[in-house]
Amino acid sequence: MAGQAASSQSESFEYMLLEGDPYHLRAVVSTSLSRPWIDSNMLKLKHRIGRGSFGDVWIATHHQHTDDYEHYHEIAVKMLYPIKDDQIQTCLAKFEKIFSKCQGLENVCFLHGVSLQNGRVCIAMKYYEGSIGDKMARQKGGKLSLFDVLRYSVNLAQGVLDLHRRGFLLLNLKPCNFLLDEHDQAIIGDFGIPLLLHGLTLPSSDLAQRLGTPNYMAPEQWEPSINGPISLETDSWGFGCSIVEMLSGVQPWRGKSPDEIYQLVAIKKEKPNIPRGLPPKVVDILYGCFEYDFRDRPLMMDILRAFKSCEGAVFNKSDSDYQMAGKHYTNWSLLKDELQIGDTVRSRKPKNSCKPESMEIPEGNVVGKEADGDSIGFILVRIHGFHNPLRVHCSMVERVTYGFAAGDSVRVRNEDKKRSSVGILHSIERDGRVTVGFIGMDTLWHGHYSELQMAESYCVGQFLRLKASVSSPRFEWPYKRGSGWATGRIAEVLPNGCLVVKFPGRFSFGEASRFLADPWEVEVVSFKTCEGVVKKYQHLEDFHWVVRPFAIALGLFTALKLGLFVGKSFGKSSRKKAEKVSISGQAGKQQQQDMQNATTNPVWLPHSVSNILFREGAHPAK
Ligand SMILES: Nc1ncnc2c1ncn2[C@@H]1O[C@H](COP(=O)(O)OP(=O)(O)OP(=O)(O)O)[C@@H](O)[C@H]1O
Repeated sequence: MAGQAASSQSESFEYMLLEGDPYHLRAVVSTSLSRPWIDSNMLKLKHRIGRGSFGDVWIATHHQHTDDYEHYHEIAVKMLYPIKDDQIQTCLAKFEKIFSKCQGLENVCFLHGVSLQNGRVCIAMKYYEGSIGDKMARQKGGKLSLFDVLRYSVNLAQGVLDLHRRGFLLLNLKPCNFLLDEHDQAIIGDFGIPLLLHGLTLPSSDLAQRLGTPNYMAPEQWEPSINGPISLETDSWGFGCSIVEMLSGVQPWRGKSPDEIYQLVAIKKEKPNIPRGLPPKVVDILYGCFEYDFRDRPLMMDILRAFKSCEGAVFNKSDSDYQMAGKHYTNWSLLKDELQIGDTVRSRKPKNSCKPESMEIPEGNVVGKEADGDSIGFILVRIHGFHNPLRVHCSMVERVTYGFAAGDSVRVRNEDKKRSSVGILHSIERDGRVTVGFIGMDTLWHGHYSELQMAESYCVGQFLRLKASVSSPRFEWPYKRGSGWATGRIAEVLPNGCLVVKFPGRFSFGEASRFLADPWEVEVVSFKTCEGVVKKYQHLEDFHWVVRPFAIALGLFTALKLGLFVGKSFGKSSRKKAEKVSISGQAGKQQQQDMQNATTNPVWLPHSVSNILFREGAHPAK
């Protein structure tokens, strides 16, 4: 970089990196004030007001001037932790996108721009009165009233929804990032920072790996390329955590280390506790926010709708202390696709199932809809061969567009080594646009249906082994005693198609029994298709680790029984023979004695085994 100037070709955000400042970085700006760059000389950091996981927050003064105008105003500056020099440009380019897209949003922190101070990226934003986190810290018990929580939730859900509509995931929703303006309205602050840093090589590997704040992170946010992808509903989990904290004053997983939280949330599938005494719609939403599979969570629009419907309602203690026992919660995954007249539909496949339970509607066309307020209603489906259209509930059917339905296993024609070749279709628009979750991708893949083809589906309970052609699988796979890959059973199919496999044929506890598999690298094994008795027996062994010891015990027992049977028959025939033969003299008596010994203690049985058998009363009849 020495002596050279590198300039960005970006039209709306032009800066050059020059040698000269302490980090060989100095931006020369050729922009108007509406552009995001702020000359570092125009920014004076005053004092630090906070320290978070991605950087420090400072109060600063921003000096703005033109020929006839000069103004100093107070702003807040988020100074990110150091990132590598060669990554700064990428980071700034990403910020520019965020900046250009989030202008004019009411419930979103106002951004002034971006600058560099001592080689560190500084995001300049409006200075607000404080955060909801600060307000909670001042309250008795550290919690807010239900009235305030409902009111703030509407502001916040609106802010998140606006950002989602502009294509941003926030990934770091928490009370400390909810700012309060002069009208006591809640504002989304600090948004987009995890994504700003995502994919950059950061000096701190801990920071690089973390795509949020552990206590508020959804299961798929931990290692999204394996447990993911992260999606809009990932923010629903963080939103739910924040609501729970505001209501209870207790941070989810308080006092636990990131590793412990990972174990609880991503592996053990535990959920934050939902406080009692909430309006049923809020409880329903919160339960939904903590669904392990993000496809089952509500979208921000659903959350906004639920909080809006409760906002302003006055709840006294007895009215609000709802008994939730026996309550059926909304299955949000069924509400995500609003059917239209003309859509092709078929009976909905149960999730992670290879075959539909019943194919009442193999395929039909929606010819009518019955509105049912906010909730899903009935539709009329015309099916070939039926005179009258069939009236079915929307939740019973799934839309099929260009032959694909959400949840199908699909393959992309153009392969990419980084991701698996097989994934799960998450959405298909009527114009053919699709999103697919793949192992190896942190976010959903966006493409067109013409790039896809159907792939084999896997379902829970199927037995699998690695394909013979796979020598180095993506994930560790155990060996079978003797040789070759072990056979495992699918315990779960993740939203990106990743298979969680257990090995019931291996004796192991807890985590050691859980493995992952790329669907592209495995093949199904079944009792029917195993050729030969040995293979069939091996398949039985894969069912449970106890099959082998049981088979050994059974074999031993059979051998003993057989031994006894042969021994008995031999004894009987010997005695018969002995009776027939006239025995005379000492030599004859000795011979008879030897024969009797042979029946009571057969030489072909090991001594210890025959002892056990005789002790247990299986002594051959004399
Ligand atoms: N624009 C702002 N105006 C006023 N105060 C702010 C602003 N942004 C942040 N703060 C304050 O700074 C504190 C620390 O913020 P920061 O975002 O660094 O911490 P954090 O949210 O815990 O961490 P992080 O977002 O990095 O995970 C917040 O609690 C908030 O009170």
